[in-house]
Order: sequence, then structure tokens, then C-alpha cells
Amino acid sequence: MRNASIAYGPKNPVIVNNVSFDVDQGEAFILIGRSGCGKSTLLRSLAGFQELRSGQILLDGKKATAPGPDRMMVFQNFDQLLPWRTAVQNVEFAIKKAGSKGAGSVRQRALDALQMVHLSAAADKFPSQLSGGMQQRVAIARALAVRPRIVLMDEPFGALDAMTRASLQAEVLRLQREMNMTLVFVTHSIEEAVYLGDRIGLMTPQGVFEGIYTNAFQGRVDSPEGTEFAGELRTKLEASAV
Ligand SMILES: Nc1ncnc2c1ncn2[C@@H]1O[C@H](COP(=O)(O)OP(=O)(O)OP(=O)(O)O)[C@@H](O)[C@H]1O
Repeated sequence: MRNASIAYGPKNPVIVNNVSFDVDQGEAFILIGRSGCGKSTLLRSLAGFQELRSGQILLDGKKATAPGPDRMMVFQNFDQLLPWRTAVQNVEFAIKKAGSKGAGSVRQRALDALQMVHLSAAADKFPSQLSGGMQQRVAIARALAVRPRIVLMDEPFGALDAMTRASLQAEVLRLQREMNMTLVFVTHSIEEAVYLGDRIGLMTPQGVFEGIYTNAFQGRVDSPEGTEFAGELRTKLEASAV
């Protein structure tokens, strides 16, 4: 993102204010900040859903404006799947829609993606027959099946209970590492940010980065050092709100 400013309509104030940052191939970049500071707005722009007022988004050096299968999004809400299609059909639909090519049949690739999130047994179930956590796994499988250049996640576990959330965080960390996934992930939770992130961008209510912090505690937020780092981030976050 290069000098990106975002506003909802020409007369409204900017929400994201002249922000620049890079995300490297294979990096997990986490956005944290107070409610309403513009995290989702920024993410939606990366996905191509929200126009920039000024600045640019570059993907592999090329301007990215409209949405495309190179940037797949996972949302917080459980209703992001098509309710009249089964889990595997939801994934198949995304692969076909993206025109994504790969070895094996579309069905096989969809099943492989479900297997990655340990959901093979639920392939033929409809979303209404799945728990919230299972539906989020399908949404993740759907995003990965398309083989995007970058996966965008907007508080995907925000509506889950603590245990399901912890297990899905572990899944995402595993997949991110195994697949060398490039990830931009929005969360309210500092612990989630430290667990998942290679770097953590802390946004202020003014729509800028207070700082972008390298995280040495990915996967081990529970260590004494990880806890201390999370505490430092919390202090900065609280200070940023003033
Ligand atoms: N469609 C919209 N039209 C007008 N204003 C909007 C729209 N969506 C969001 N906003 C405003 O933009 C600001 C940033 O919202 P955004 O959802 O990006 O924040 P956030 O940091 O993701 O918040 P949260 O953590 O609560 O999800 C808020 O003031 C919000 O009211």
C-alpha cells in the first residue's frame, strides 16, 4: 500500500490517512487497533471492495484495484457461505468462479482443501448443518483452494467460543507456515496478533500506523517473553486511543 487514503464518499473525512506499508511473500501481517480506527476499511481496500481516495495498492508491482481471485477474503460472519450448496460445493464454486487452474479435478481440489482444514467428513453437509467453527473452516478452505497470492482475514474468529477460536488459530498458523501463505489479518485481540503475526501494524483512531512491530513470538504468545511483548503492545494500543 502506497500513500493510501480512504474515505466513504467525497465529502466525508478520511478514515485511513496516507498509509504506506509492504507485506512480503509468506508473511503474516496483523492489523490491530481500537474499534472504528479503520482496520476493516483498509482490508476491504486491499480486497478491492473499497476504492482509495488517493494512493495505490500494488500486488507484485502491479496496480490492484478491482477484486480478484488473487486476493481472497475470509469474513467474521458465518453466513459467508452459500447456504444452498454443501461444503465441498461451496469450495468447488469458488475454484470455478476464479477460473483457477491446477492439477486434478475441481472436485478433488475442493476435497483436498477441505482436508487441509480437517473437514473431509463434513464435505457433503450444508452450512446450516455445520457449527460456526466448521463454517469458518470451510471459508478458509474456499479461500485457499483458489490459490490466491494473498489471503485477507477480517476477524474470522471473532464470533467463536474461546476453545474453537484457539484451535482455528492453530490451524491458520500451521497453514500459514506450511503453505508459506501471505496473510493480512485483522483482529481486536493482541494475543491473537502475537500468536499469528510476523509483524503487527498498530493503527490509531487517526487512521495511521502508530507503529509496525516485528514479532519474535509467533506461535508462542504464552511464553514469558511473548506475554511481555503483548503487554507492551497493549500499553501502546491504550495510549494510541487518547
Ligand atoms: N460503509 C460505510 N459508510 C460510512 N462509514 C463507514 C462505513 N464502514 C465503516 N465506516 C466508518 O469507518 C470507520 C472505520 O470503520 P472500520 O469498520 O474500518 O473500523 P475497524 O477498525 O475495523 O472497527 P472494528 O474493530 O470495530 O471492526 C468507522 O468510523 C465507521 O463508522
